[in-house]
Amino acid sequence: SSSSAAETTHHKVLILGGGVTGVIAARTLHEAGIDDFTIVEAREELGGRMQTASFAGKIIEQGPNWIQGTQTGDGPANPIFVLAKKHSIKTQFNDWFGSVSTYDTSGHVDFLDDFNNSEDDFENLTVLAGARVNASLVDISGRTAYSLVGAKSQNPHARASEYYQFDWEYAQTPEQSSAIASAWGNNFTYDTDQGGFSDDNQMSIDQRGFKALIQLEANEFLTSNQRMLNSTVKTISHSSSGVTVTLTNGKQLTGGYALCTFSLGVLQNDDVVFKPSLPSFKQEAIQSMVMATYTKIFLHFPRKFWFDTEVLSIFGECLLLSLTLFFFVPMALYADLERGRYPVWQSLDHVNFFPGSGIVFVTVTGDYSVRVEALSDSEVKKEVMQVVRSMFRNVTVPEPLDFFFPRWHTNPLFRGSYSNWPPSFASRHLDNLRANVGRLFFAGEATSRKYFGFLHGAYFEGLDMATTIANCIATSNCTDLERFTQITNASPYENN
Ligand SMILES: Cc1cc2nc3c(=O)[nH]c(=O)nc-3n(C[C@H](O)[C@H](O)[C@H](O)COP(=O)(O)OP(=O)(O)OC[C@H]3O[C@@H](n4cnc5c(N)ncnc54)[C@H](O)[C@@H]3O)c2cc1C
Repeated sequence: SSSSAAETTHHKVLILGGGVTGVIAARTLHEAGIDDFTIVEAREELGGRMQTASFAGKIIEQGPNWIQGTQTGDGPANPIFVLAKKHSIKTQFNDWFGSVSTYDTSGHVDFLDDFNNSEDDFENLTVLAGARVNASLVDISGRTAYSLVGAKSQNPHARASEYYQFDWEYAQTPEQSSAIASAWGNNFTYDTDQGGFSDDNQMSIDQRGFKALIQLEANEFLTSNQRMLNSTVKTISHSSSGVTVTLTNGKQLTGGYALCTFSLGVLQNDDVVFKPSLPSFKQEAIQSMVMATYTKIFLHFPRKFWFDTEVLSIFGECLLLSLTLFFFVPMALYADLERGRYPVWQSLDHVNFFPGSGIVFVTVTGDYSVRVEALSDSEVKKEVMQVVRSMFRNVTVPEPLDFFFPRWHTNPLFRGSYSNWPPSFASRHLDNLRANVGRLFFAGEATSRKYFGFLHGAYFEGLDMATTIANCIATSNCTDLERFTQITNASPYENN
């Protein structure tokens, strides 16, 4: 690389964004013998959406928290699981489906029958979706698929249970989501018969933060002049011979190639300006996928009064049973009359996580996340506390000592949490989302056909796209990745 008076620095490859995709792309180039690259990252640290906060004396996760799917026997391993083991990230098994306490507006109510039915309903949805793919039938929404398998979720208990199965993962409703891609999202990660890793989830409770796994990995190979932190990209000029990037501080960088790993939300919202503007096939792909939002709302109470403690008092005499429940019930599901209103609760004040911490968090998603982000903290806190008091109506619920939630949707470096695949997003749109435009390449969780939305999707895309770029450099010959200039299936009126 060289520096001129005009402050232009040249590299073989510019990696735009220092999240999991960017770091793994950098490692891949390094392993291919290409070290003339730099990561350009707006934030003060690497990790991207892997972000912590200090809350109630603990390091908590604002973004990703779970390794979703680990490994079964010596079958395929989730690469995030592999990194977590390599860097001794402290994780705990988190049982999402075997141990849930259920509540509604009248307090603790057992609706585990609905909960268990909703697991079967989702399973049936994935089977229907798989059969449709095999028969080359058009995609349908998750809602249509649910209806076709006879799952109508006609009351708050059933709707909350469905939410836990569906929205809590995809961060959007069944109406807003592709049935086929939702089935893929589940199967390729969790179902070993479909090449998935395993059906369990490991939750990071590492007090260095979950992000330590990617930051420690970066420290193994990345030199200080291969990372530019606190550097926000404003424009990306691209051509068939190279890429020029301008930062908000006026500095210019040129690259023989560039890999843009900014989130789908960033690409959708013109936070970065492309010159010339991206071709229409690319713009259609970017605007056809959805950047969904997943919001964890944290509360810190002076003492614990919830879930397992409540169960303890019910079973006060039966010590063995109560100890078992104490150990295994970190999750709660609340069924409001309004679907998606403060539904999924998790206690971190649990023997497996942060015992004695007084921390609990509730998750909202999709349109509800957008709604709460527009409210003030105190307005949201008031609503949440109203729900807590209706869940625990026999308990004197204290005011929380602390309250916090991140605003991913309005954050200009992310504009949401992770991507979701709507029913109108065709498989060829995904090819177009991945396609390069001249010397400018794209990668991120959203470009992963199998693992969109996941950390391991980001990992595999960083690996794959950097391998493609390394091959371009090695052979001095780069063929365009597959793209479809038009994606068709509409029939003119007069043909019907
Ligand atoms: C709330 C939440 C919960 C999640 N839960 C899980 C989970 O439990 N398990 C799981 O597997 N996945 C989860 N995910 C998804 C996971 O976090 C993502 O799939 C993954 O982190 C995406 O990595 P990436 O490198 O593709 O993108 P990013 O991490 O977004 O990296 C892109 C980088 O680009 C930078 N950037 C953006 N704009 C600019 C600019 N103009 N100039 C310079 N830099 C810029 C950003 O700061 C960022 O560092 C969750 C995400 C969120 C937000």
